[in-house]
Amino acid sequence: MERSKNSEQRPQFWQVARRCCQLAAIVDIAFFAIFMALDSPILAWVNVVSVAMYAWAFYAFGQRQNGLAIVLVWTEVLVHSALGIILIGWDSGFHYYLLMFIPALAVTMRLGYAIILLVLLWAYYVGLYATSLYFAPLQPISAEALIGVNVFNLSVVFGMFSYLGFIYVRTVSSANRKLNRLASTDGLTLLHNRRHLTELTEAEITRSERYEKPMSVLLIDIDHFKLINDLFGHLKGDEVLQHLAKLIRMELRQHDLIGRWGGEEFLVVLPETDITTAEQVAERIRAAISSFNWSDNLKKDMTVTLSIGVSQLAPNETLNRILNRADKALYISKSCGRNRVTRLEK
Ligand SMILES: Nc1nc2c(ncn2[C@@H]2O[C@H](COP(=O)(O)OP(=O)(O)OP(=O)(O)O)[C@@H](O)[C@H]2O)c(=O)[nH]1
Repeated sequence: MERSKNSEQRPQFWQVARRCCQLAAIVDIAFFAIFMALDSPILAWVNVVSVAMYAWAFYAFGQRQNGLAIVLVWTEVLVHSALGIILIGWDSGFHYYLLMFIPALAVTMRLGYAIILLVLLWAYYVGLYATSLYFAPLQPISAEALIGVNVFNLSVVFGMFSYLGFIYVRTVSSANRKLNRLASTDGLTLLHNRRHLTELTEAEITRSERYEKPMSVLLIDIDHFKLINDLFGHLKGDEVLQHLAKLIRMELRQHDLIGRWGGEEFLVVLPETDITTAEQVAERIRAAISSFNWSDNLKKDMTVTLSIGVSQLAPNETLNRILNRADKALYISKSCGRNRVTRLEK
């Protein structure tokens, strides 16, 4: 069977398929015992073959021979359901297992192939039903036993659908969480990215206005970062950014916000902090970075310093306004010789 790109990109899908083989083999072992007890040896031995096929498919999934495994599973289900119906009749409920292919096809195949296979599956299903209308079962079992087999099959398919449903929901929500994390995180430093930090800061501004608490921001820029890149290479530059992110984070409180604001620029948001305290925090960060032993950590003899602009949110002020002031303060730090902190009040 042709595999789609989609399913190849989803190893989780194959793990679930592999686990389903395990469950199906257990069910077939139970069926072996049931049909032996019902004195239907042919169906009992069919289940032994089924267990062998599922074991093979399980092994093939483990070896990443997914195509072979899928062929084995399809063959088993198609033949087993047909044999069950031919031998003991439609009311045995062996046809329920064919329904399991509907979600499997929808998840793994491209739309065009899925539609063709679904139509073929439907034709097979209806064909089996029609056959059962015209031919009596070859090895009928008692009416009570037939009801028992039907309820057993119904319960297994019910259980498998529920299992697949839960797995599907879990997979989708974990993929969503991952996407959200990716969409809000800077890939290099793993800090909030600019878009996400903007949202968080807007919320912080609203909170600080509502509770009439101070809030300050630090705009942090690496000094002569271009030179660092030029002297040590872009990759070392990246490592500096990653280290800086961790070092700055270490100087902050749990609920302070930090994000990568631009290439070599970071924004720190300090809730419930006035400008004097914010200036002290900025000074602590500046000192920590300039005294950090970069040579030990990056195996390069370099110095890294920061220029920082500090501002405090004024009443009814927007994010842009407070950032503008922090940016002006940063500019003053740069033009006064860098490696310094400047605060700018309204
Ligand atoms: N390695 C690395 N470099 C980056 C990244 N983003 C931006 N840069 C570099 O950061 C440098 C910023 O240079 P400039 O804006 O001239 O500033 P500067 O050299 O830090 O000088 P001053 O800010 O005036 O002290 C540029 O060379 C960018 O290529 C990044 O993700 N990784």
